[in-house]
Amino acid sequence: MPIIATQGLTMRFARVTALDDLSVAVEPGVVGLVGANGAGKSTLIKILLGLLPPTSGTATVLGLDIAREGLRIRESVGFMPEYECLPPDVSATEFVVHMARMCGLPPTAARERAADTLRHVGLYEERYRPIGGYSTGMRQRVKLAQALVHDPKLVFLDEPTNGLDPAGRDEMLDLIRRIGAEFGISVLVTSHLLGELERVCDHVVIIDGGKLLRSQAVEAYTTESGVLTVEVDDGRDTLGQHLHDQGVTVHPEGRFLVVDIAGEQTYDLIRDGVADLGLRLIRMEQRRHHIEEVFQAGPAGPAGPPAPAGAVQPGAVQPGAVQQGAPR
Ligand SMILES: Nc1ncnc2c1ncn2[C@@H]1O[C@H](COP(=O)(O)OP(=O)(O)OP(=O)(O)O)[C@@H](O)[C@H]1O
Repeated sequence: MPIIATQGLTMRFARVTALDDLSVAVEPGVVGLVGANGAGKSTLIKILLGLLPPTSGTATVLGLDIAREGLRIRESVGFMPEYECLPPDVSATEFVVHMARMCGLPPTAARERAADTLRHVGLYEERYRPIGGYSTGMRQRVKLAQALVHDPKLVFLDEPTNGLDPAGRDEMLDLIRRIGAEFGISVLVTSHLLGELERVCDHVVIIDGGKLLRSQAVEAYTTESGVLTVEVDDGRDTLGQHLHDQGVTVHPEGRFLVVDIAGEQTYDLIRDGVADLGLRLIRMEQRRHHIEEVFQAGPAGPAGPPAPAGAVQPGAVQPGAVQQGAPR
C-alpha cells in the first residue's frame, strides 16, 4: 500500500495555484520531496495532514482519506514544521513531554518516550536547558523529537536542514537515515537541495510550480553513465597517451583518467595498457550520475523522459530555485 497517494490534487489561492493537478503515489521508505521555494511543498504537507482542504482532487495518507480522516492521519503521522515554533523559556524535556501528552500519552509514558526520543536525536545531555539558549541545530533536533515522540508510522519533515551549517546538515541527514532504517518509520522530507536528498532517500519526487516533474527511485536518477574512472599508481599521463593512441577518448581529471566506454573492448584496452606499461591499477569503475546532473543535462537528461513544458530547468536556476550545491 502506498504511504501517500494523490489524484488530481489542486490548491488555488487567490493569486497563485500552489498545487496543479498533482497525481503521485509513493511506497514506504524515505521519500524526498524536492522543489524550489514556492513550488508547493509545504502546501502539500498541510493538505496531507488534513489541515487545509484542497480546491479539488483527492489523497490518502497511510490509506486514510484526507477529507474524512484528518484526525486519524494526525494520530499516525509526525510533523516537523519548517519554521521556528519553539517556546524559548522551557526545556526540551518539558516541551517534548507536553507534545507527547497532547498526542494522548499518559504522564509516565510521555516522560519515558520524551527521554528516549531526545536521546535518539542527540539531545539527552542538554535536555534540561531552556530552548532559548540552544543553537539552530539543537532547535531543529527538538522539532524532530516532538515529531517522533508519539511513535508515528510516518513523519513529514519540512526543510529539516534549513539554517544548518555543513556539519549540522550532515548530522541531520544521518538522523533522517536512521529514522527510516533503524526505527522503520517512513519519512517524507522536503528540501530545495537536490544533492542532499540523494544521500538519504529511497525515492525522490520533484515538483515545480505545483506540478509533478518526476517521481522515481533514487537509483533511477543515478543510472550508470557511459564513462569509466581509472586510477593508476603513478603513470596517469603515460596510460592516457597510450589509450589515446589506441583511439580511446580519454581525459585527465585530478588523479584519475575519465574514459569513454565504447563497448567491452574499452575494458580490455585499459587492462592491456596497464599490463604493458607495468603500472599498478588502483581502480576502474563505471561512474554513476548524481541526481543534480539530471538537471544540468536539461530536459533530455540522462535519467528519463523530458520535463514538461514550462518546467524549471535547474541547470539554469534562478535565485531561490532548486539548488544543486549540497555538500557531500
Ligand atoms: N495561505 C496562503 N495564501 C496565499 N498563498 C499561499 C498560501 N500558502 C502558500 N501560498 C503560495 O503558494 C505557493 C506555494 O507555497 P508553499 O509554501 O507550499 O511552497 P514551498 O515549496 O513549501 O516553498 P518554501 O520552501 O519557500 O516554503 C507560493 O507561491 C506561496 O506564496
